[in-house]
Amino acid sequence: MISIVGSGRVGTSIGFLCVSNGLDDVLLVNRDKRKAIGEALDVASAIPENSKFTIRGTDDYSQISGSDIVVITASVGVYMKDRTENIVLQVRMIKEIAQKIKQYCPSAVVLIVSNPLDVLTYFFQKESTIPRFKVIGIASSLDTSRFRYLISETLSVPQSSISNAIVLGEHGDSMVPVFSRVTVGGNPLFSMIDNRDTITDGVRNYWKKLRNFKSRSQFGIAKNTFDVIDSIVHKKEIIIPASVVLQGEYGESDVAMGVPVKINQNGISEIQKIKLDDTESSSLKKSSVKIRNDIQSIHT
Ligand SMILES: NC(=O)c1ccc[n+]([C@@H]2O[C@H](COP(=O)([O-])OP(=O)(O)OC[C@H]3O[C@@H](n4cnc5c(N)ncnc54)[C@H](O)[C@@H]3O)[C@@H](O)[C@H]2O)c1
Repeated sequence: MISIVGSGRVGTSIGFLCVSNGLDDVLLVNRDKRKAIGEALDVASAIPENSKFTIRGTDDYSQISGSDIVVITASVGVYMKDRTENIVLQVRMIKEIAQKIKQYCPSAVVLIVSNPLDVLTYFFQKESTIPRFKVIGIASSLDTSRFRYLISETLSVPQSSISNAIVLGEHGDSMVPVFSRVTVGGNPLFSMIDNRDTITDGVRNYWKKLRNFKSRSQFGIAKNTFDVIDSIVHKKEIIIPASVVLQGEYGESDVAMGVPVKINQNGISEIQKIKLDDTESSSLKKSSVKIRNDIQSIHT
């Protein structure tokens, strides 16, 4: 069973993809019971005829018992200028949810989607004491999708011609699009652009641009999260950037940030080390400092 805690826009979109692809039973959990039940009733009409799975909604956490995967998309409010705006309330919320998951399904693989992503991944892992490789923050793969899209738009090339695009670090203003490894049609991206600034700004501010036109994003993160759930359920190994509590990898400890990880049915099997140029390495260091400062702001 896949439990999705926080059946708002993002959580329900993930539930819809899981159900319409006949992946597994889905449970929507929301503090607002009517919202959970209503969204489940709506998504239930997308169950394919040949599916053996269903979807239900509840406000009762005990029903997550036995879940193989728990996705956390709960949020106490909307931020306008920065993903850390509601950090105190979001950390309090994630600690409460961590206690519930520890109580009812401590063996589940947990995917954190709520913001501020890296800070919540860190506090969830510490509070729940679930092993760090089973707590995966999903956001850098979304940032990578946006990076690839912007390269494709800038150069007027299909995304299928772009290889090795990846975004690391914070899911926030300090995120690090890695340009040095990207090739387009087999040629280095650097031979086709004047500098990194325009695309970097575009990736970092993508959500702000989107919000000029609609209230909040939902489909990109839903698809990227679904891909991870699908790989776990179908035991297909994938390599994506995702946030994980680090213990020495990339020279960082006691912080969570986006790094390339290999994921199998048990969660993360390996953190991969990739070569970065000097600009990218120093940007990644700055990104980890930013996240650590946010974490410290809660401790103090
Ligand atoms: N990781 C990413 O790349 C990414 C992308 C988009 C959005 N997000 C984040 O995902 C989260 C959800 O976004 P959304 O647009 O779906 O928000 P939303 O407001 O539509 O939904 C959040 C839901 O969580 C519920 N909720 C709050 N506290 C809860 C609790 N303790 N238990 C159960 N349910 C609870 C609310 O009732 C609400 O229905 C936000 O934090 C958002 O910033 C992350």
